[in-house]
Amino acid sequence: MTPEKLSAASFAGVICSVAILPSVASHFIYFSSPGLVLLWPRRRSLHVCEAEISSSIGLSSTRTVDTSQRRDSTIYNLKCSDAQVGLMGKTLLEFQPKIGDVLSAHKFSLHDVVILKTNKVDQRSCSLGQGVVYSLKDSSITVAFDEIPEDGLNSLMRLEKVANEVTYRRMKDALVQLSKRIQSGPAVDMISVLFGEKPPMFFTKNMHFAPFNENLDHSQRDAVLRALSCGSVFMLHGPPGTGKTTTILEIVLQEVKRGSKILACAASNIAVDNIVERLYPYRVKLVRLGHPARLLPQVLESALDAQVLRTDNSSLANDIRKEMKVLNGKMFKCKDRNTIREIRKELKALAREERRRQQLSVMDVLKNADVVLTTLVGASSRKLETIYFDVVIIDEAAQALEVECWIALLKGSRCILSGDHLQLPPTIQSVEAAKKGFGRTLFERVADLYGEKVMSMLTVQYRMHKLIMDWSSKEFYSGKIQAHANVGNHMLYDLQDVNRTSSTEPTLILVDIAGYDIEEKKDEEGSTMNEGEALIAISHALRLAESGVRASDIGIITPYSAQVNYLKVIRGKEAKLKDIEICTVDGFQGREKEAIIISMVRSNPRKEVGFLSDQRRMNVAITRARRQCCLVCDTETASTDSFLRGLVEYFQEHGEYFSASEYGYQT
Ligand SMILES: Nc1ncnc2c1ncn2[C@@H]1O[C@H](COP(=O)(O)OP(=O)(O)OP(=O)(O)O)[C@@H](O)[C@H]1O
Repeated sequence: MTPEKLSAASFAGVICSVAILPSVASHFIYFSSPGLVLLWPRRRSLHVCEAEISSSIGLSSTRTVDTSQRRDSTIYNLKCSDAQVGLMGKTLLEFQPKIGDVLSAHKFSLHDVVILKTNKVDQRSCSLGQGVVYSLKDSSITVAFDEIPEDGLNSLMRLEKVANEVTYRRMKDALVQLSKRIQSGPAVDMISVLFGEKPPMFFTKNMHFAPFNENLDHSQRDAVLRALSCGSVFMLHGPPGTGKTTTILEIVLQEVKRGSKILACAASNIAVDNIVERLYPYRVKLVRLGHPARLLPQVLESALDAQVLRTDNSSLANDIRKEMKVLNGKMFKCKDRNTIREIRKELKALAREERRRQQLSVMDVLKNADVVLTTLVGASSRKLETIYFDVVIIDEAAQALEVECWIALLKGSRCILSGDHLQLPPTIQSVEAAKKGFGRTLFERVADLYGEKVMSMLTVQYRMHKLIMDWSSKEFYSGKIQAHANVGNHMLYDLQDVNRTSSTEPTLILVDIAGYDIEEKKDEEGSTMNEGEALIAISHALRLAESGVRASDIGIITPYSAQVNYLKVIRGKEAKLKDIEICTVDGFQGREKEAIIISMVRSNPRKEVGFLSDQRRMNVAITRARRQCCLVCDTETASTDSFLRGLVEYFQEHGEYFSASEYGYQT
């Protein structure tokens, strides 16, 4: 069964019958179809399941220190080193290790949900509080709590990372709703179109618009026009560097102008914040939903919590809280039972009123806003339960799971999906799940279903030199992309303080390691790496830095995480390269650098290329570069794959060819 053949009800039915396997490593969701296992995207580390949270809480008191630490999900022996109130009333507690300067090895990351407990493991220690990781340094971790933990802060503590059950429940709820709302709800038409049961409609009569952004190119204007005229679905296809967000902003502004209420979402917080930041100067009434600890500091002003604090109802609620505090004090001192009973009654009424005022102020802000912005998962917030939207916009839709998208889609009557299905989708680890079609995103599925009937492609790019762009344009976008005049011929040595040298002059460089004694190997965890290639990549970065390129303008990317680790180790020895970024290709999607060095890693006598042959990964890798792209690879191994052979030939034809000997290697 492939997703295209599913109706809305059966799609929801299949996915809703998920069962959770508590025993499997985090991030697994097990579909009821035998053997079908789907792993939610790891790189956003968002998704974990119900059973995990209950088991992690339940098990934590009996687990031994060793087991826990081995799982890297607990940091022990912490002392509270600082407490601040900020982030709209949240308490920020900083924890440092009691012994030493560095936190013990852990796998905590920003925005994880954590529980604070006393350090002792043998007792059935209860939670002192639950919070969200707000900042993370080698020597400290800061957690945002809704309320300041009442006691225990003076003793030694531990932090436990817990599975965030909310994400999983919210996805499941959305699918239950999807199966029920086939006959009703604002999205009823849109659902039928997205499942191929009704044709998509466009209303093109007398459509025109006066752009807020006069610089929009012809493809962006055309896309805005089609978005404004869509009856239920429009897809904005944005190849690398073509200004998807610029176009989305114009669509939002035009929709607001004609009175629409908009829900704008993306899978990641950072993508949502990017829209908030760029929309802010236009003074539209917008509100950003989400835990303040997960938002960029520059968008906090737009956060729901911040706006709620500014409402009249909120200050009334605040007054009530003060009154309650006074009454509580009275009650504790009072000895007379009748008076205590009276005070309790009064407190209850005040608490009810305080809640009502709070809810009113939240509703005031949300109802007043023209644009509500949140992550896809955040769109299931209770606060939005009774609010519907004219348009739901999903940015980065080709990087979101279909299940996530439905959380937001069910809230609106029209939808605009923006993305590029020819770059990397979210990671689906299970081969079997991918084979059964669950690896496909909604964006890809609808693109296949309707193609250009519902989709416009942006065709002018504002990032790359045209030699970098041309390969991607021909391979993936039918040669339709043009480079804007400002970037089409820009060179690395045009940058301020950069000298014109043999390293900065070429736009494309191929460093061929074939024929040298440089081979891939496996690290302890079985990931592939190539030490020789790493040394060449670092040497090239050094040459660029010596020619005046700022280290922060250089990125080294590679498909393999073991190679990332090794590159970071050898970069450590070069002070000049402190600020270069080293990352997997997948992790660098959406980013750019003036100079990109790609270490392909694979070099073996068997001529295996592994997942290098995933064309979309190479599309992402090459198109991260603005002015120079340097490909370090074994051309003999790569050329066994016809797609990669084409890439190598393109670089040979249009770029500089260096052999490894030019980086100090002997045959
Ligand atoms: N019409 C335009 N004229 C000039 N510059 C533009 C135009 N459209 C986009 N840009 C520039 O191109 C760059 C990328 O645009 P934007 O940030 O909107 O794209 P994105 O969707 O976030 O990125 P990508 O297209 O790589 O996914 C920005 O620097 C933006 O200012």
